[in-house]
Amino acid sequence: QFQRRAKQRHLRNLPGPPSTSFLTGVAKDLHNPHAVPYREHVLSSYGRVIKLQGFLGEIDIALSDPVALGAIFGKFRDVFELPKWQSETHRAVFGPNLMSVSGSEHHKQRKHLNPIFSAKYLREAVSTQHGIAQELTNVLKAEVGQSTSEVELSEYFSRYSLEAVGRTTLGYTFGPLKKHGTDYSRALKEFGPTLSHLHLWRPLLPWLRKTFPPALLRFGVQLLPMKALRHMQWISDSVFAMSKRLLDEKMENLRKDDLHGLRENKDLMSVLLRENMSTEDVDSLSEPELLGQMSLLLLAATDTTSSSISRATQLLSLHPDAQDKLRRELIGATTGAGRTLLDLDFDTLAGLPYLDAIVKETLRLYPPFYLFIRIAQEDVVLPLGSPVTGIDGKQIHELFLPAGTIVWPNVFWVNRDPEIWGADSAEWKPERWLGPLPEKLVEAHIPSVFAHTMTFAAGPRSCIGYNLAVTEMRIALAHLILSFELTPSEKEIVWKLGGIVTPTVRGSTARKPELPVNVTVLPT
Ligand code: HEM
Repeated sequence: QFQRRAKQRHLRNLPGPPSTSFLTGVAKDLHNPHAVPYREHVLSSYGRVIKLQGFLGEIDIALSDPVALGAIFGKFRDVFELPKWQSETHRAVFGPNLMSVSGSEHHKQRKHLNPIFSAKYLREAVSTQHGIAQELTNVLKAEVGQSTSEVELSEYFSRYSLEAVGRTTLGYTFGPLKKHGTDYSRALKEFGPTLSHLHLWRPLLPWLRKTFPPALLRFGVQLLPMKALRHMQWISDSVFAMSKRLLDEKMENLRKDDLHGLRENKDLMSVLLRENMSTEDVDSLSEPELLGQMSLLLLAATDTTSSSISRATQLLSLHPDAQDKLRRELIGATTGAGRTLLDLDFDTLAGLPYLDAIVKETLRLYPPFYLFIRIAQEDVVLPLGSPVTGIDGKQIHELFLPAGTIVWPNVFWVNRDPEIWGADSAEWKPERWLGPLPEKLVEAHIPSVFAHTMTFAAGPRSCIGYNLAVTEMRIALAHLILSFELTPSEKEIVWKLGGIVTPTVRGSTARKPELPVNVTVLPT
């Protein structure tokens, strides 16, 4: 670490926010539930390469230079990885999964999982998702009744997203949306909040796991006076028990299926298991790896998607013109064309220009993750697309990062840099997606899997479920806007930071996300 600090000396010359603590730099200002305004200020005020002082003088970099990011997710894709403490947390709680492995192990797991998230299988998942969205609108209609009512929508979106990923990926239901939830979902939901209590201890995990056998660590957890740690053990045990039960049932069903020549289990995990069972590949996924993926998929899919549906809903309630325009498009595609919403398949939904524009614009301007994390595993020199002016006034044309330096791809600013997106980049303007995109955006070659943005990251660890998330958003918004008129509640919504940003009411002490919106049922 001392060597790295010495090698990082030149990074002190980069622009960045002043440190507020000798011990923690700006880490506490950036990573706390109320950090959204500070983050937005810092990530948009210091240019494309920002120095962030971390613990005891360590320097992290927030990066939005497209050329440097292109190198991180392209030429240096094997150099920039997840920090060990992050992958070890995933492994310790859920077993081996995509987020707990790196290098060739990660490559092997992605090779097996990528195909099940392809459009081919997602096409089949659309009717399941329509069914859940229809259930959602029915529950809301019953709650709203005849007049306009203020409804807390965030909890419903969370149930919708969990149910959608549960049914499409695992073929598992968490119950009717009206009264949703099982121990499985509770354990998964408590992972994030429990982890935040253990944040400071996480860097010790790689060492602990290397030094002590698992049984001894387990015993130690029971002895230590740390409630959060014991709770994490409970989460891990509950998720494991449920995933194991589900996996065993699936294997049994698949065997029966094959005996009777049926191919009924269309959920993505059954597709994966079928492939896994029929392959001679020595690389096929082991049982612990399959169990690990099941938990990860539910975890990665739920809060992210429901946060994005919440954001789009809030924006539509604040922009009645956009809401009307979307409703007109949807009426044209359904009753106007002699169809119902349920007839709109994957491709028809994707081909509705204004719906698509609303989803893209929401995910561009308000990504659930403003930052994500990578660590340089060896010394590296990154090229820069435009030079940075150092504190000493000199121009910096490339960036030397010593091994161990943490880089935070600055999703927030890549997605709204006015030099790339235009002077109106900070406005929510779905129309920008309806015509040709700005030349500067196309020429910037932002590394991306979706709409020139970094909302779903990029490179080998980009979001595997982005197509599913976008489809879920399209379906939820289509059903909501055709059934209801949405107007803003009197209560002020502020967005708070957990791992991702989530809505809450100003002044509220609730620990769960909250999105009150005034809802009126439209005549059918
Ligand atoms: C709007 C919704 C979503 C957003 C914004 C989002 C964003 C992201 C981002 C930024 C990453 C990279 C994280 C990192 O490397 O640190 C990621 C990874 C991942 N996401 Fe998503 N995600 C969403 C929905 C989903 C869904 C629906 C699924 C699955 C059904 C999913 C599964 C995953 C998995 C498994 C990874 C890890 C990939 C790997 O390491 O190879 N995500 N996501």
